Amino acid sequence: MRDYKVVVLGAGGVGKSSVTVQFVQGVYVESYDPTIEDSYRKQIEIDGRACDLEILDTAGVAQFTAMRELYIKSGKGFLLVYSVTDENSLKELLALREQVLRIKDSENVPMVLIGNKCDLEDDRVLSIDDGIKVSQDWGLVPFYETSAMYKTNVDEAFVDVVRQIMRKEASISAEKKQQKELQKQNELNKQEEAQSGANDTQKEETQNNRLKQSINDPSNTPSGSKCCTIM
Ligand SMILES: Nc1nc2c(ncn2[C@@H]2O[C@H](COP(=O)(O)OP(=O)(O)OP(=O)(O)O)[C@@H](O)[C@H]2O)c(=O)[nH]1
Repeated sequence: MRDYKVVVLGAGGVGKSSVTVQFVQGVYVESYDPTIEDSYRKQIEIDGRACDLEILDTAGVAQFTAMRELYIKSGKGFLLVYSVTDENSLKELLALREQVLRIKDSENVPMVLIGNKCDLEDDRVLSIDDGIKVSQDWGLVPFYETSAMYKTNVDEAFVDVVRQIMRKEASISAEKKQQKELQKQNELNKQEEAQSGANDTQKEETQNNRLKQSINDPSNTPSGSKCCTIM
């Protein structure tokens, strides 16, 4: 079974814990208790493969975010969560994504963008288009509006990020395999070159020996050219 470490990031109170607990335990947490750090495990099957997910629900509130860099380093995929009722939470995500890309030193990091609390239509200050715009700016990062309360798009968002990790790992291992084969082929070519070089030297030596033999063999001297001295 493969291990997948997924990290849930976002500003305080956007619903990171609620989304995570809804996905892992299928329950909705009504109360708000700022997270310091919570880790969950869940086993799921995706595309016929058993996956062991480790989900890290991180702190959004500033005084608990000191460990963020460590979480990001260890994570393979990221859920970047904002709340559709909080404009600043989307702005905060822009800096968070930059931090993820910087720490991972890559533009190709498995992630999804989540606009949570989509059930709160009356309090909404960010439209679906605002989310789509950010997703496009980020190079079409998959975007989901979710409701942890009603479990809308929650499973879909987690499965999406795990699929991205799977695809990335598959392409890395295919690349490694290709490199290994190339290296093997190069070594074979080198061995063949060395072998054919050795054969050439052997051929040359045999030819030289034959030549020497034929020069030293008196029977090989043409009869008309026998040496004589006329005094
Ligand atoms: N209506 C509604 N409320 C939500 C939803 N998700 C979370 N909430 C509520 O929002 C509040 C904050 O949710 P949390 O899940 O604790 O938020 P968080 O992002 O983990 O917060 P920090 O741990 O401080 O970073 C809680 O009272 C939740 O019940 C949702 O989808 N819809």
